[in-house]
Amino acid sequence: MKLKFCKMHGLGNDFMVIDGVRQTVSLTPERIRQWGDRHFGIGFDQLLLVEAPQSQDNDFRYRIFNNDGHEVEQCGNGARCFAKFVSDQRLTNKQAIRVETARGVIVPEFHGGGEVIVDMGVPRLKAADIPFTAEGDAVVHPLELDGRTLEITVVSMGNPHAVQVVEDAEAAEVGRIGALIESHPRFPARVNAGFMQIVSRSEIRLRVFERGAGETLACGTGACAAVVAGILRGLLDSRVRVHTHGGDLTIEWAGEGQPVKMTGPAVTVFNGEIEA
Ligand SMILES: N[C@H](CCC[C@H](N)C(=O)O)C(=O)O
Repeated sequence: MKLKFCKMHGLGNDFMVIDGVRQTVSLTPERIRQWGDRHFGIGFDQLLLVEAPQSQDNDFRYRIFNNDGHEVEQCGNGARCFAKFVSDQRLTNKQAIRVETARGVIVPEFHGGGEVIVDMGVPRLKAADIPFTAEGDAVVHPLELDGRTLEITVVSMGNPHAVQVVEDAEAAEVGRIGALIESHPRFPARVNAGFMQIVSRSEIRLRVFERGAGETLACGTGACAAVVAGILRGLLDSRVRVHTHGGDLTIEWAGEGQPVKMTGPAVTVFNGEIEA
């Protein structure tokens, strides 16, 4: 059977997007890993599945799978591509849509053109909600790793993030240290590791070693988590330009209990089909 898909990216963080509303698709971790392989398959950081909502209050359900085959709770760059996809595919004629994820509803707004604005929901900051094993809920936690003590801020955007401030993002050992943080025993569900350089109170450089995918060119939830962490640490104002290897995002957060707003591009590369 032929399965239609769309290859998309948000700042080089790339996706296989599947319409699971008008198609029936069975996904296994093995099949996701096979399709995600950049030599033997289609190649992507994550697979995004569009489904009908579980509640009639919402427009869609959004499921996300890392290229290691594991299903995860949230993907920010993917949310912008999701919004563009359902509009381009005429699955909706709304500009703002309510999208169910594993950890709550997000609201992407797509007005045509390149930019998509997404209400990414309220970040969770308690260690237990990340989940992260810690004494209490400090803004900065010590993390013993690689013979030294890192200072991390933990944030959940639905998915878990550990953010540290570095002098120079380009010089950071993202591959080696990121992998050690990702699988650190104090993160029972593993974690995305952010390396944030403060350029000014309204500008950062960010690299992210993603859980289940390694370093990507950009990470939308990682950008949200980094700005939240920087604001909590008193280093950033409420609207921040985030420079990633794949390009720039604008992230806004008015403080605890408030949602994070992300603005950035979504690009369709090609439509394809594959034997499934
Ligand atoms: N690797 C992430 C999922 C994808 C997030 C990222 N691609 C984004 O844009 O937010 C995780 O395991 O939580």
